[in-house]
Amino acid sequence: MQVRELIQPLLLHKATGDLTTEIKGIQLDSRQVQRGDLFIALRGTKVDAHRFVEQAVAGGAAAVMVEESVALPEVPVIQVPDTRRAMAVVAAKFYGYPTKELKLIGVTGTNGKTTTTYLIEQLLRHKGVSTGVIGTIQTKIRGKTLPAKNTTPEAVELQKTFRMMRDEGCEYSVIEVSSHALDMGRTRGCQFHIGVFTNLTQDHLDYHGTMEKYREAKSLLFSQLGNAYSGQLENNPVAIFNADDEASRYFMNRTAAQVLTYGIDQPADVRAENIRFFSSGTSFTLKTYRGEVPVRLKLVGKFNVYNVLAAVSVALVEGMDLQQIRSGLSGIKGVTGRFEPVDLGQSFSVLVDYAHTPDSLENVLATIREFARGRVLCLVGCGGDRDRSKRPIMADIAVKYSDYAIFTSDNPRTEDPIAILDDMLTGVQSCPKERYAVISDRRQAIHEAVRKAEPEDVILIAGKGHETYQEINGVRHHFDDREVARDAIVSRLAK
Ligand SMILES: CC(=O)N[C@H]1[C@@H](OP(=O)(O)OP(=O)(O)OC[C@H]2O[C@@H](n3ccc(=O)[nH]c3=O)[C@H](O)[C@@H]2O)O[C@H](CO)[C@@H](O)[C@@H]1O[C@H](C)C(=O)N[C@@H](C)C(=O)N[C@H](CCC(=O)O)C(=O)O
Ligand SMILES: Nc1ncnc2c1ncn2[C@@H]1O[C@H](COP(=O)(O)OP(=O)(O)OP(=O)(O)O)[C@@H](O)[C@H]1O
Ligand SMILES: N[C@H](CCC[C@H](N)C(=O)O)C(=O)O
Ligand SMILES: [Mg+2]
Repeated sequence: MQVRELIQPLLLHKATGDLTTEIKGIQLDSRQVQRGDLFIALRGTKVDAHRFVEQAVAGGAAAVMVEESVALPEVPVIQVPDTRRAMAVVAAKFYGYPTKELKLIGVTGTNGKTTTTYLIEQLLRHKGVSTGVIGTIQTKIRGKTLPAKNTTPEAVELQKTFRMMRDEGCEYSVIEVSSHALDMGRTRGCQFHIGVFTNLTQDHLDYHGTMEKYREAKSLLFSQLGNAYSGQLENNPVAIFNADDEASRYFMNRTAAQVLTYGIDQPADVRAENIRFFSSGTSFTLKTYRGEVPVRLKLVGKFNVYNVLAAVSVALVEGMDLQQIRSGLSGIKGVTGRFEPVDLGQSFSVLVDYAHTPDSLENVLATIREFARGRVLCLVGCGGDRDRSKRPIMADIAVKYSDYAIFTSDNPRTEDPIAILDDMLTGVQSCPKERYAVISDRRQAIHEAVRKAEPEDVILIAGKGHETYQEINGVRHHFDDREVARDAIVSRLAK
């Protein structure tokens, strides 16, 4: 595409150079530039990419987009007031507005996004349609998987991925929409068909500052939905809310879309009644505006009933009937690294879970408590360079819901692991010392938990779930809780 065509939708811009120059791709990282790319300079949290425009041109960039005027006579220079905002506009244009050709479903909320997107994908597959997924674990396009750096990628990668999904024949795309992404405008230029809200509890206060600002960022998914200006009304947009979460009302007031609610405790359009929890699954009566049906799931915990109700709401909007939904749900599988057992036939249970927020840890421990015949041992840490204020709260929840807690490192990133543990310990000052231990090395901590376990005990290894690395001092080392737990069980069984 020629530069002039690419920048045609941009209202405010100054362009110099030969605007008939062909653009073959868009790149935000000067180190990754390929011949023919448009390089867009963003002001990041660590560096300002305006420093790299010359490097980008030397690397083959055919044009640059900047906020500051730069003298680069050899290539077209597009100067805009806000490169981040302009990026979303040109990315959508470059890839031919792929979200107009897809049914795009966005899931936001503090916890349950990955799980809910996977449930939606499985239900839609049961309907017989092809669905791509973008989120924390990976990007899935039909049989292919691509690694994920962020839960929600930047606008350029998002639009490129949507185009790939269309090329591969996907009809739907289900994506996790993080609050960071909404705040940074990564999903600008996307035409959503459905927005789903899971829940809002404390996380990411390092980034947003207050819960009000965090909620406001999340609300952007819904305020952008059903907006006639963006042509979305033709798309019959629907916003799906958790009736049991008080933030839903706030979001509801901000959307022009049609609204559907799901819930357990409050009145809702899609509800679960007569819920029965078993150690191997859950059953309930699914009551909807299209009738009711009994349901059996292999997933455990009330929190997963919410995730299922959110996914069922999407399935209903997409025209699936209750019998189809019921049979789809009976085959549903859990998500890797979420409540995942490590079972080598030992006499105690080991569960690896991605709980890394106060609310998710509380939910998962409460669920384990309900079924554990022996003691509950909880191993948990908190990530570095992230919300510090959740650390003492998570430590307090760990000792409250378990018989014994081991505080250890998660991903310390650039922080001192001991300082993170000290923050956690401020939450358990009044707790007797024999109720917990501090073992900074995660491998040692897992081995200690396994050594300590008695028959019927349940060990929860929380925080890292599917992750296959541990980031220490900015370096990612291979680390997989499931592998380490397996090694620990093997060495214990050998004794
Ligand atoms: C705070 C934040 O979100 N940072 C994101 C941001 O990085 P940054 O602003 O620090 O970038 P930077 O290093 O200052 O660089 C600025 C620009 O210079 C460019 N650059 C840099 C160096 C160079 O030599 N040449 C060059 O061109 C970079 O490509 C970039 O465009 O832009 C990067 C590239 O798009 C993102 O990967 C990065 O996410 C980091 C990894 C991150 O950890 N983000 C977290 C907070 C996040 O977004 N999390 C949410 C999930 C939360 C949840 O669900 O729990 C997510 O959606 O992933
Ligand atoms: N609906 C829910 N409410 C509360 N906790 C939940 C819910 N669903 C899952 N969890 C807990 O949160 C953990 C993370 O779940 P999931 O990966 O689905 O969330 P996420 O929102 O995608 O997280 P992230 O923000 O890291 O992408 C799970 O391992 C489980 O412990
Ligand atoms: N998407 C989450 C992942 C947290 C995972 C946890 N293991 C950690 O490193 O804190 C975040 O960026 O806050
Ligand atoms: Mg996720």
